[in-house]
Amino acid sequence: MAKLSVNINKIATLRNARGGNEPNVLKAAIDVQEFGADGVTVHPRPDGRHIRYQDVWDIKPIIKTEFNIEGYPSKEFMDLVKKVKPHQVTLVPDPPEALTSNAGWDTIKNKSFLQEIIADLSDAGIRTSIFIDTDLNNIAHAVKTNTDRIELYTEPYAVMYAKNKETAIAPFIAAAEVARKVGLKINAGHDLSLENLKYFSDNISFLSEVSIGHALISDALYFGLEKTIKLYKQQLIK
Ligand SMILES: CC(=O)[C@@H](O)[C@H](O)COP(=O)(O)O
Ligand SMILES: NCC(=O)COP(=O)(O)O
Repeated sequence: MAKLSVNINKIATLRNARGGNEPNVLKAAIDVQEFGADGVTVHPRPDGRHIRYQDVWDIKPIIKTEFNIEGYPSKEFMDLVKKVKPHQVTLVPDPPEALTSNAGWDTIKNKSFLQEIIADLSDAGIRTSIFIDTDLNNIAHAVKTNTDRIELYTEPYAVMYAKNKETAIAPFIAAAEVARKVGLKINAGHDLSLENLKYFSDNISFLSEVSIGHALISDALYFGLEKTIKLYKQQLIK
């Protein structure tokens, strides 16, 4: 069964709206683990609009499961993660002004850049994952970066799922098969939800982890955080 890492960016978005400490991001990180999440994901962005670098430092000591930090490997980001040493760093190609992650790496063009960054993270004892779309050439070349895992960028799946779920999942099945053949472990994330998660998980063999934030935190407004996490975990049971 794939692990569920809860992305708590949106808790920080709400906190930052008023400048105080409500809701408390640290308490959320403790609680999601208490409620059954297998990990905590954060994505500190350069403008600090949700998770800030200080949050990352604060969260690190309360992690009992797995800590996954996502981001573009700028100098600041690399300095942070090499000191914090999370279990996993997920590299995303987002430009600083990106509203949210909206594309995966071109692993052919960025091969030597990713090789250097990944070697640096591996030397620091950190597992690596790279955010990637379903282009089979990119997936086949991902292995040359020496990354441990890929994270399949699932927004296109989520968008197409509403129209035709078989069409939506087909490129992900093909991508996962190539990844498995070249020996890469598979994570997935972006816009996964209670509606589309089960079909994804049922159809993608060897899925190691999903990271989910926006939809999960939105659902928690209606169901509460504890029940919501249990509902998401249920979708992952095969
Ligand atoms: C890589 C990825 O898909 C996530 O980081 C996601 O984009 C969440 O980031 P935001 O919460 O900033 O939208
Ligand atoms: N890596 C994806 C992630 O952490 C959460 O993405 P989303 O569920 O907020 O779209």
